[in-house]
Amino acid sequence: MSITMDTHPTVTSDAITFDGIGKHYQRSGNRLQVIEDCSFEIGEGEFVSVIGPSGCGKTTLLGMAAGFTAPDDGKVRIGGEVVRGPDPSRGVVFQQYAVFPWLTVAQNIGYGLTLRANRRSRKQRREIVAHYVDLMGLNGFEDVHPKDLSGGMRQRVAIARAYATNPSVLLMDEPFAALDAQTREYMQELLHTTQLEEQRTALFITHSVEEAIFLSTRVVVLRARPANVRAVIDIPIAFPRTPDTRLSNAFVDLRRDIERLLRDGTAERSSE
Ligand SMILES: Nc1ncnc2c1ncn2[C@@H]1O[C@H](COP(=O)(O)OP(=O)(O)OP(=O)(O)O)[C@@H](O)[C@H]1O
Repeated sequence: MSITMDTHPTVTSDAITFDGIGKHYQRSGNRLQVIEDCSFEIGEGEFVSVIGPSGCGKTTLLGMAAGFTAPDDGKVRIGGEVVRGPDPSRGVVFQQYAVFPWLTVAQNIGYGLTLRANRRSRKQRREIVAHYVDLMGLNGFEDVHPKDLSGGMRQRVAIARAYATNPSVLLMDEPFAALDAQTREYMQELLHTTQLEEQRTALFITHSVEEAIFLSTRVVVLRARPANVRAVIDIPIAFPRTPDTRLSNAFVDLRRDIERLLRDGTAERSSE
């Protein structure tokens, strides 16, 4: 079965908009302008990857959507509301340290459902946890602690935990960067399947052009520091994407085009 979707965003309740964002840091007494006049949006239910040269400010942008960092200029809005601080309605997944080592797999996945903002009854919690254990292929590991899991399985727990609270948006910062190539591809396929089922608004940061294309409806390519948008690329490849998708002409062409944009975006800044 092939599912096609309109890849253009509709800006409604869970859309994320970055509007004229600017941000600087102080470093050794000098002002480091990291982001300048950066604008793009992620439509409701859209999965958008942000890719850009190393150190250009990707994590800083995600931190603004999460409410961890405030912009100097511009506004980040989620569902039309300006982000002013962290909120349990946003699920965040980091590269590492995303699970609690003292809780089991099931307790980790259900953790957010015990907190006031997302509290569910014990029965509902059990059902939700069972759903995500199943979706993430963690059956039989419910009572295991993270130290006894592989890196890939730990990230599956982290992703399940983020989805389980039914967040309005998901913010993921290179969640697969520490995994070996084979596990990484498997995780991309798992996340893609989960996303098709759950249709969350998602912002995904990555260094991997292949990963960005495989997962996304659109890819935002940033310029080197000070970062802003060099291009927004539609990924008009039908869903569901499979391992064979990576071998298709459309995929290979997109990869070449985006790699070229990234190279040009870096060269452009270094010649300024
Ligand atoms: N709190 C801070 N204080 C000073 N400088 C910072 C701070 N946070 C980030 N930076 C600097 O700002 C720049 C952008 O950082 P950021 O982590 O957002 O970039 P990135 O694109 O996610 O990086 P990477 O590609 O390495 O993951 C980097 O040069 C970083 O060293």
